[in-house]
Amino acid sequence: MTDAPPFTAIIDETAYAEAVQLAADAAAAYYADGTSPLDDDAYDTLVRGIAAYEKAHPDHVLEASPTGKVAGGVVVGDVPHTVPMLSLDNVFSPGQLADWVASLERRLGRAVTAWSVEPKLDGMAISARYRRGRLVQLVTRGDGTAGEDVSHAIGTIVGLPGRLTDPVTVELRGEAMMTSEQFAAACAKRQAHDGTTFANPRSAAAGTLRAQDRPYVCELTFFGYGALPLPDDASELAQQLRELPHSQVMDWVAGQGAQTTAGTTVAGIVATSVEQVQLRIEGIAAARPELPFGIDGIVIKADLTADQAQAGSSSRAPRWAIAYKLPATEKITKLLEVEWNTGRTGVIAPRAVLQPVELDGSVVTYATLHNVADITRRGLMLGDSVVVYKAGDVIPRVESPVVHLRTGDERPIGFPQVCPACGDAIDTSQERWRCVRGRGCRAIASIGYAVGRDQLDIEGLADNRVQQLLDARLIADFGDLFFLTREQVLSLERMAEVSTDNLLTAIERAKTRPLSRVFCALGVRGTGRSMSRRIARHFGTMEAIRAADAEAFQQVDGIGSEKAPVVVAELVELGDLIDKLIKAGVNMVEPGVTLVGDEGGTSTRPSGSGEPVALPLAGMTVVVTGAMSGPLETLSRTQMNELIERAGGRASSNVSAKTSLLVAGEKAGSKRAKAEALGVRIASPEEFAQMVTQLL
Ligand SMILES: NC(=O)c1ccc[n+]([C@@H]2O[C@H](COP(=O)([O-])OP(=O)(O)OC[C@H]3O[C@@H](n4cnc5c(N)ncnc54)[C@H](O)[C@@H]3O)[C@@H](O)[C@H]2O)c1
Ligand SMILES: [Zn+2]
Repeated sequence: MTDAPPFTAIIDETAYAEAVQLAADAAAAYYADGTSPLDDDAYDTLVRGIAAYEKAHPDHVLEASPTGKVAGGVVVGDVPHTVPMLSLDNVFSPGQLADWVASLERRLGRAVTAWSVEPKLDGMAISARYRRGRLVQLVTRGDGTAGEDVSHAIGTIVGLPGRLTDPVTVELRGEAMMTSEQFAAACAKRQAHDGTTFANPRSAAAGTLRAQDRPYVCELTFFGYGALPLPDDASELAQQLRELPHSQVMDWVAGQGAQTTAGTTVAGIVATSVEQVQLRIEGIAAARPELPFGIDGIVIKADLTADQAQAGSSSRAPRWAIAYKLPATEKITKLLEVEWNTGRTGVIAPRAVLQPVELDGSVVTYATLHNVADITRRGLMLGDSVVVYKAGDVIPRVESPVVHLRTGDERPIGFPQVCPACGDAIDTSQERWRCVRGRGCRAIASIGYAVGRDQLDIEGLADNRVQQLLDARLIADFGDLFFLTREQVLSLERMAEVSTDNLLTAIERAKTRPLSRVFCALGVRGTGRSMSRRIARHFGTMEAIRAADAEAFQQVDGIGSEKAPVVVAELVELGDLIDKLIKAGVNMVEPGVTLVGDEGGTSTRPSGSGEPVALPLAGMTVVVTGAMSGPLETLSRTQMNELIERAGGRASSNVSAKTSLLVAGEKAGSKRAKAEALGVRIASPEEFAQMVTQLL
């Protein structure tokens, strides 16, 4: 099985006993107040390891083992549940889900015709008991058969009304959790109280639900996912609740004024086939990053009570429901360093350097820290264990320090005294610190880059000229260059008529550069010359680039899940500048590329006939070295690379086993030797010109 999740390898009985102890301690802390030393991934990996060991050594299973038990067997309570509050079994892939469905249908001896598909809410399970419509008691899940009375929390849970619409006696089951807003408020309260924060919304909810004598009150949110009558209740309503499909019970719950997921983007639905179930799973997973509350999977339930009753339950979980787990979106890692960078607008932003950690499909090494006030609010220190959050295309962020994991070796984070880019003073009057030079701080560098030879190539615009224009406040960014008047330029010192006209002509000419160079001029972080060419060729127009989301950017060769959201965010930030360029009439199209109007609409092909044309270098990685000659003699390296990419190839500067072709001119040195050693095909500039002759 390729989709089996990883587990901790346990080699002997001693290691097994230690693993059981660690899991039990972690679970106890997790359910009590959320202060487990392990993140969920680490815990689950450990428990899977324990289960694997027990399978191989059934005689050695320890009484304290967490396997097969609700809440790992560590939680106790003194309020018995009328019907056990169980956990859920897990699957991790479409294949495992299909296997589970098949086994359930085998057990039933028939196909399941209705599935309820709901988000798996990531909070604390809770039972809310209503008598004649009034909320009288709140009980935690505990060990599944008995829980703890947490009625003191009544009145602090949004979505769990004190009174239902009708005077009914019923038990609502659902999840008590914190929305991101409630979490921020809770952290602020705790910070004000004892200078610490909660690690994440789940543990904050767990701690808050059980906290009895805190001097401050934190608000929680309830989402219901079940309703049951008392076992001996023979009323008509009780009968109905026992017979209605799960989905209709949930409609009834919502009608009684309690909150369900209905109305959210991840509302429960009824699906009639496994394909539909899978589609909804994907839909919920896609919506996850934008949700204002945490989910850690999708719960799939047989909707009809007949199916549920016949399938029954094990001691730990029902057999008619399953949790489809989504990858963890947060992990615990170490905060190693904080870097400070001055952005294009002069804002000085901290960035966390982390011990690399794999999260939601990519390795995270850097994370956003917002600003100084935010660091102070979270009470972060260097060397802290921190919870890092990342889901989908979201830029990773540091959620909070894990205060209970502090060793005493943590050090305060130093804040910069001067602008890290130019050394000038910092304006600290706002939450977002800024260089006193504002946009001007980075202007000289970014304008100098934009007008450089490989970008807009504006001759006669050396750095001292740019500085002059900045000082005279004639420009603030390179977009302003295109709006300069002859009088303005002439008014500068040492600017004669001829040089003025030359400069204005050069600026005018810069408007016709290919999109790849215009894009490159923007200086988007992480996109140099060759990446800009790839982006321009992929999308064809600036309009398409601006319309692309992070997922679309990942279609571009070399852009992964860490870079894509950064590019999108930077482009939004550069919006005004791009608008200015468009207004000035700067070319926004990549020559030789037209957009094909298929769905998704981002694939490109050469213009001309309507049919795609096989490009001469399609699929090839080409390196150029030495002096060009023949028809290519006048081409700069950048122009050579542009030519390669126009011809469908990928330009690279290093020879490796992946190189398809080396174009080697006179005085080719080590690259030629390396290509020979690797058996890479070598062409002279003249031979290469032949290959791409149609594009010259
Ligand atoms: N970090 C740690 O140290 C640690 C320790 C123990 C457990 N855990 C984590 O807790 C999880 C196991 O906990 P669990 O046994 O409570 O199981 P679970 O939370 O994975 O699944 C069962 C629970 O899901 C909840 N749920 C959410 N949405 C639901 C819906 N729509 N319908 C029905 N139920 C829904 C219910 O409360 C139910 O009890 C594991 O994923 C593990 O990572 C972590
Ligand atoms: Zn500065």
